[in-house]
Amino acid sequence: MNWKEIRVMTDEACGEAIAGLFHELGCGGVVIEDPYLARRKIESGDWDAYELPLEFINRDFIVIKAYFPEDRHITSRLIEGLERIEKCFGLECRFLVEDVNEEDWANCWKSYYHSLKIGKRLVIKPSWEDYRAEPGEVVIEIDPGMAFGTGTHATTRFCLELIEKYVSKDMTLIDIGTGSGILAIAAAKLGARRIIALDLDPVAVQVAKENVARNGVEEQVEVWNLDFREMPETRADLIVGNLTAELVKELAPKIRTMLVRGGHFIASGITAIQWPLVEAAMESAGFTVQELTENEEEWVAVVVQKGW
Ligand SMILES: C[S@@+](CC[C@H](N)C(=O)[O-])C[C@H]1O[C@@H](n2cnc3c(N)ncnc32)[C@H](O)[C@@H]1O
Repeated sequence: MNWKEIRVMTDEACGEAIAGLFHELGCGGVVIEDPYLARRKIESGDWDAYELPLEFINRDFIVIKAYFPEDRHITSRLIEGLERIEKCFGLECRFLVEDVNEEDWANCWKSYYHSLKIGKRLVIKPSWEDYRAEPGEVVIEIDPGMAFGTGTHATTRFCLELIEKYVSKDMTLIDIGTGSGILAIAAAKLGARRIIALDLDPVAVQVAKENVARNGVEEQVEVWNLDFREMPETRADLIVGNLTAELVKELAPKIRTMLVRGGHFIASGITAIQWPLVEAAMESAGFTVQELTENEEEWVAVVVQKGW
């Protein structure tokens, strides 16, 4: 399949509206290159300036980028949406559409993906890179292919940090929407005894199976091609789901029935704005909020507990 890469160059104020338009047009994920945010981070000393090219830091516009499966209507729908946004904000949005073939799309991002440390002990290592582990580090080797779950997205990182904190030896886990398998593999390497990792996307299931084998955790992790809504009754000490706010709300009651008493559910894929409604759904499903992680990009991850 061929893909289109769409880039919109515009003012910071339009960023969210463009990201929303991309979602409306059906993309799975958006990259926002925001030099204003980069400059603020550099000024406050919490981002290593030398990791970013000067050409990026000095820009006076943001770039919003996403990939779409080839569709002959995509450009006209994009133009329509951009005209709406330009009118609303009184700002100009320039755009560029480029063809990307599947092979390039699957490989081009690799040059941006390097080993990264998460939490106290976890290291996510791309399968094509060498990494010399320090004592005590837990290295997870990932080739995400076409599946979500490199560890670079805030929601995956939050889930990994919480998994590191909540997984204990011999636990049973369910990973809803495993993507690349990253969360399930981390749990296995941290000592969980049995993990069912499921995803309704067959491509993700294939990628997750390969990553499970690559990490030698096949005995602990079973990968199922299944929609969680159809999952048969299973007991788990911990359930993790990096999904969407809508799905978390919908699935919360079923998740609760599958947890042992006192068991935890780690959820992410929720934005700060969506959180109050998700919190209400969690509480009405019988969960108590234990802890919340949040970042300035507005993503939220939460740990809730089944009390009774
Ligand atoms: C945001 S990705 C998360 C991937 C990975 N767990 C991570 O944290 O990076 C969400 C995944 O959930 C899967 N998914 C969405 N709805 C689902 C459902 N009802 N049952 C199972 N998987 C689902 C999607 O196919 C996708 O792979």
